[in-house]
Amino acid sequence: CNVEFYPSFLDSIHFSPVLLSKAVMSSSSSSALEMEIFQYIDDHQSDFIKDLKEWVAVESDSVQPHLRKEVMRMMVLAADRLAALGATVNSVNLGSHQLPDGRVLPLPSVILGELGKDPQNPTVCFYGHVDVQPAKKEDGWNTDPYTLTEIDGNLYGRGATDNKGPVLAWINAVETFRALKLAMPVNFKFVIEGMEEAGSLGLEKLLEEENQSFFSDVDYIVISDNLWLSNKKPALTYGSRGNACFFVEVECGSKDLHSGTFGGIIHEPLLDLIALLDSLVDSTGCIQIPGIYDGVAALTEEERKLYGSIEFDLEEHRNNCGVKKFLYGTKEEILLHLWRYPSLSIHGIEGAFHEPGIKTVIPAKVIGKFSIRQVPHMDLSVVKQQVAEHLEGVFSKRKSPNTLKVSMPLGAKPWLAGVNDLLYKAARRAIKTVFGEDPDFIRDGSTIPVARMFQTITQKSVMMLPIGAADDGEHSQNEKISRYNYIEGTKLFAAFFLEISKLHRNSHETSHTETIN
Ligand SMILES: NCC(=O)N[C@@H](Cc1c[nH]cn1)C(=O)O
Ligand SMILES: [Zn+2]
Ligand SMILES: [Zn+2]
Repeated sequence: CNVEFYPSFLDSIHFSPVLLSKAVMSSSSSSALEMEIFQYIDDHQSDFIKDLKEWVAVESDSVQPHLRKEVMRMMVLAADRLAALGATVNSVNLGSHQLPDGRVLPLPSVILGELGKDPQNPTVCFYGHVDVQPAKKEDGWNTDPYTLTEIDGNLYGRGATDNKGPVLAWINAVETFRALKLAMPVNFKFVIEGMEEAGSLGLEKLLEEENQSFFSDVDYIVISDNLWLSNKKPALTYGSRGNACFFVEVECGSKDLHSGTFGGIIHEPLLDLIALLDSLVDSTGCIQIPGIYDGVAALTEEERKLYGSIEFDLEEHRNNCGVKKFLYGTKEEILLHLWRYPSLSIHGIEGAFHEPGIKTVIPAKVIGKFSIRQVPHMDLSVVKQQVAEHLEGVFSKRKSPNTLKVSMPLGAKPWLAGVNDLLYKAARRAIKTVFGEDPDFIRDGSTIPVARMFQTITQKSVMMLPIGAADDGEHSQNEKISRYNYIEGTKLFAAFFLEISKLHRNSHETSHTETIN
């Protein structure tokens, strides 16, 4: 599996760093208007942190069914916050969904918000989510995950960076224009959901239904739901991986068994499952499912060079990760394997005894859970077929009488954008204004399912504008956003509104003049 040396040709990325640096005249000094806005944001830090504390306190975990009511409560808080901003808020009911065990749960509403309708202004749609990954103090948190706690300039709490902090930073930025009684430079639209961490269920259908109405006058879409590549250097993101999630279930009968009474005479489901899971990836990280790399877009020499020029500190990344060694030794290899090659991770086994202590049981039914991050141009239905055939092949060699079931409960496609348009130009300028340096142009290894949905359904320009740092610990213990990133991120969004407004108006004036001439 030598994925590094694909012969030639082209990923569909329209990226020219030379062109970009020539085209974009960065404005590193702030205008009087920006100074006024930034001063307001600095002066209101405590209010903004208080709001984040209130949001983090809601255990809006979309993964665990018993917490669904907390997700619902969170959606109400978010809708109220947008209404207080002056936005028109429509909470769209998405109905319900069925869990693998047959239970039916209500889906949280998706908030569609609108603020401003000035025909001179561009319309920017912001997407964010207010659900979170599970978290318990006993998982190894130093503080209560649902009590936002500031230590040494870092704000710790579940959702602080993924994604409540960035959603509030965008709202704070809009609020700043309102509080200072400034004309809004853009019209705002908001899409806020509560099921992102569970695969954005129901969202695609809603986007399709709203494409000719809510999205018809949207010019640009911004997502802020990922991290910089470094702890200090800002970034702009033009691609993310998709994800194909799998369940592999092995069952021997209807009840768990005593391992002394029955051990040694039956085919144990967990042994079958471990053999199946062990067949998926080798010790070098190479996925063993036949054909899985066939769909992966070939790496070009041009793209390889691009990776060489990105600033990336391997040691810093290793420290953030907290491991002794990576699978690969160079910056280029690490970035390639994070961004543009698939990876397979095993997440857990349902049904296996996992509490402290010993329970001498043979579980009757176990479900292995793994996922394969998707890259262009992998096809989800082909991947599903390849995985099923591979697992069935391995299982049949074991001659086990147990039953095997393979399913793919979730599939999200990868996203890749062109970066030579106004959205990226405006963000780059805003970053230069607030942080005093040009951003890294990066891709992201994680998945924001809506990115590709937005691109395919609305055909609008989509950008990810992260404000969290690489060491924020998304999905991990002690997730945080620094006070600095939260507050400077708020300024970044405000500066971005001004830049996109300017660039959009200029481009429309130019095209209008061209038409007249
Ligand atoms: N911040 C984005 C994020 O964490 N997304 C999740 C979404 C997902 C993917 N597969 C299932 N859920 C991620 O794990 O990338
Ligand atoms: Zn997220
Ligand atoms: Zn997440």
